[in-house]
Amino acid sequence: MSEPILTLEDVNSYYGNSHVVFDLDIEIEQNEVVALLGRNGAGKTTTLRTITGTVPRREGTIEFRGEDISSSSVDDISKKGIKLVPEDRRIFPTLTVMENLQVAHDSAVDPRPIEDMFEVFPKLEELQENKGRNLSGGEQQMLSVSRALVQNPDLLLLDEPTEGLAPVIVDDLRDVFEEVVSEDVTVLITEQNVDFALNLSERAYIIEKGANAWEGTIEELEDNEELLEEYLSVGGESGQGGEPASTD
Ligand SMILES: Nc1ncnc2c1ncn2[C@@H]1O[C@H](COP(=O)(O)OP(=O)(O)OP(=O)(O)O)[C@@H](O)[C@H]1O
Repeated sequence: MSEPILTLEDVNSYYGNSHVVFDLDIEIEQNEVVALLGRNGAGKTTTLRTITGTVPRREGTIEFRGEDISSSSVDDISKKGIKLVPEDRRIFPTLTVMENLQVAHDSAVDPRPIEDMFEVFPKLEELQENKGRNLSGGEQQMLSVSRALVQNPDLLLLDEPTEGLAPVIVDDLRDVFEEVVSEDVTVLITEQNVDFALNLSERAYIIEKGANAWEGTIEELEDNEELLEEYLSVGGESGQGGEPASTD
């Protein structure tokens, strides 16, 4: 077993007086791909924001590579190699694809060559002169992920990467992500699209009302219909790649 890269122990976080994350424990090993699952409002996004320091944890400990980062600034945590790809895909709409990548590249401590991103996302090479605002949702997502990857993170936090994307695009993204996770990077991914998350991950945590509800391997989760129904609203028959609801 390798060393844990990230450990959350008894972590609590709040928005003002509103207590959202309760005594949360998470442990992720180097190069693991772990899913963080739970219903809408369970606290997945808040957990990722707590790890990056944007929502300060009030009690408990967060360690990254054995170092206590519980009180570190957002900037320091980012410099240590934790990158979040937020749900709302923060890209610069008026900059081209290349410029978007360049900005991310130039602000990193130890970036990868931009050309490496074009190997993972050949579509982005074709689109490199296009402005961010003219990209489709899926293309914006690829750009958002490659902006994080070009910074050479040790830990990549992906917040609902398939949110709002058409099923065909989700398929493309799945192929690309399989390549991404085979790179030398550790990933924590939240998803409403449980199939997508299960496909990529080795292990999962389920949270409910901001607290640990279950943890185990993907095989254990897939075999546990009750769990899927109870916490993830996935019935045995549903959510398994059926026809999309009318999108056109
Ligand atoms: N900025 C905020 N201020 C106050 N409360 C918030 C804020 N953002 C989220 N919350 C509340 O915190 C709880 C957890 O929300 P969070 O977004 O972390 O859940 P989630 O599991 O990521 O859900 P979703 O899948 O809908 O994104 C919810 O009750 C939500 O209403």
